[in-house]
Amino acid sequence: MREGVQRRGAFGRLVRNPLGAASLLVLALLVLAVALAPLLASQGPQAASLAHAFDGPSGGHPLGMDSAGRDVLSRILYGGRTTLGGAVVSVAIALVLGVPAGLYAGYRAGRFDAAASWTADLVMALPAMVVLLASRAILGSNVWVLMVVLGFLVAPSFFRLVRGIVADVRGEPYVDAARVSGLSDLRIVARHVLIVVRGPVIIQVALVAGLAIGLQAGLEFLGVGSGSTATWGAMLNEAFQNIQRSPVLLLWPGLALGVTTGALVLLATALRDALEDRAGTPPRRRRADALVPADVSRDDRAELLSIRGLAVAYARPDGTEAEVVHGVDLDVRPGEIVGLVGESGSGKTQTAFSVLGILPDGGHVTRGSVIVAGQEVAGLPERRHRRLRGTTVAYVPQEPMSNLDPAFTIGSQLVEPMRHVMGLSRKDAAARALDLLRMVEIPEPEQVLRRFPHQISGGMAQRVLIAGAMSCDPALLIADEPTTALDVRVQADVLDLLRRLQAERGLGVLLVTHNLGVVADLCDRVAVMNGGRIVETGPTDRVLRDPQDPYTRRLLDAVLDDAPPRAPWRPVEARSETA
Ligand SMILES: Nc1ncnc2c1ncn2[C@@H]1O[C@H](COP(=O)(O)OP(=O)(O)OP(=O)(O)O)[C@@H](O)[C@H]1O
Repeated sequence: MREGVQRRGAFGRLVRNPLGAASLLVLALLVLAVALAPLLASQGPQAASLAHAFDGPSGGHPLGMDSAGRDVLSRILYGGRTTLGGAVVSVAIALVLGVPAGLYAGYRAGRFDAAASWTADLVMALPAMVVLLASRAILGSNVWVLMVVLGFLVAPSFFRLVRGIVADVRGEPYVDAARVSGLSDLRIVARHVLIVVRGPVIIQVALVAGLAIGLQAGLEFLGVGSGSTATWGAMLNEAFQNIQRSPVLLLWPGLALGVTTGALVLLATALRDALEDRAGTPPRRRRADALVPADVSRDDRAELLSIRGLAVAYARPDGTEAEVVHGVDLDVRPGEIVGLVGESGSGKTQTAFSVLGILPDGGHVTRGSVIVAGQEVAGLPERRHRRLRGTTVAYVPQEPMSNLDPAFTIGSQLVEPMRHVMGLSRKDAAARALDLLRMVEIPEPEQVLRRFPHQISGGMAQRVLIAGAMSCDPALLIADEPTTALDVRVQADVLDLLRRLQAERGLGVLLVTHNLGVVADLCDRVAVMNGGRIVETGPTDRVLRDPQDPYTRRLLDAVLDDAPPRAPWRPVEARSETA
């Protein structure tokens, strides 16, 4: 049901886009005219009367007659059947071969993937025109046969497209979750994978159809076609031979080819925009001053991070906005650890992302003020916000492994940002990277610098990310569930490390978490979030001991500290013996 709504939404966006509407209209008219050729043309495409050769337009023949006295309109319309039909054949064959093979190879990997990728690379390396000329010599000049060969030649483009996308999503947590929940591979592919490849494949269809039409016309123009069938390429060839006598004969097939391939390319562009939801103009970012409410005074605001009345909204496809954070006030002072707690979806991450200026596409700060180290960042242009990231405010993400690039060593991932942001030489940056790894207590730091992310543990990866966050000496650290992905013992080590860094460097820390244990352990103050609002804020001791807001009380009640302890686990045999 939801999918249906999305599909209608994409089509709606396509027809609302002027480019999409115009190209769809042109293609629909072309297909209609070609389908109705027997009704629109006054005679068949091969009916010739030499007496009327090169006649100009007349009542029954609005585009005139060609060199053999055949009706040009009729040949354009019937020729369109072969030209467009040939493109449909090529695309259909390419789809049937390329998409399932790409799905299977991308999802299953292994030997089939290796063999199919090798074959696809080989076919793509062949020059299409030369293969088509050779096929014509072997298989004959029938245009439909050549289009089948072309289908084989372009199938690898679908294969590689689909394989690449599927290989990317194969490792996504939601696909793993579907696997763990017992869904069959076929069902996972149908439900989770096809939807991801659908958009790019549709775009590729439009592009390949244009390519097939161009190649077919090129072959016919070179005189490689059968000559007996009317096609736009064959018409170009004949017109070219009589260019001195009647240049206008080049115009009609040239126009038909140009308009069709142009409409297909424009349709592909509009489809991409519609499927990626780019049709709607994103809401313009307002300047910082426009976002700050008039009554926000700077007197009572913390000097490191001070948020007042922050609201964040996402643009919906229908042009309206969904507000997900509704007027948040929050302060972090230098040397202070503030916990931002709340259940999933309460708006913690959106608040943190607003400070960092990394809200996802479609999300933007609609009102309020966010001051970081004295600078207003709400509505700040990306270029200026980027300068603050790393240097003034740094970020430690939730999932250490997925935040390290598997293709680069730990060393290069630490060194490059320092060279870029701090202007250090490679040697100095490498020395500093080593110091940083020592600072976060990584054993054998020299070796770790040379390792790739898959060669270190999750706990070590999180220490590396903390080292990276500290590399440019930030004043404020935003840590978003920094220990959630780690096991309990490693969690404690990472929390110890954060506490030590904060104490040694006077760092301000905004700790986003849903774990009240972590808050009790680490935070000086806590702000409790629910439904996009801060419902309670205060010193950690006070809030945990004497919560004022009913939501905070519920959150505390949900912690199972007072629950009766479970019986210790014993093996099954031991239990049955007792019984
Ligand atoms: N890209 C997005 N587009 C639209 N809405 C979004 C987007 N990202 C988040 N939201 C919405 O914003 C609200 C707050 O999300 P947020 O990620 O801040 O929650 P959270 O408290 O950090 O939860 P969690 O602990 O699960 O990360 C949610 O209702 C969510 O649906």
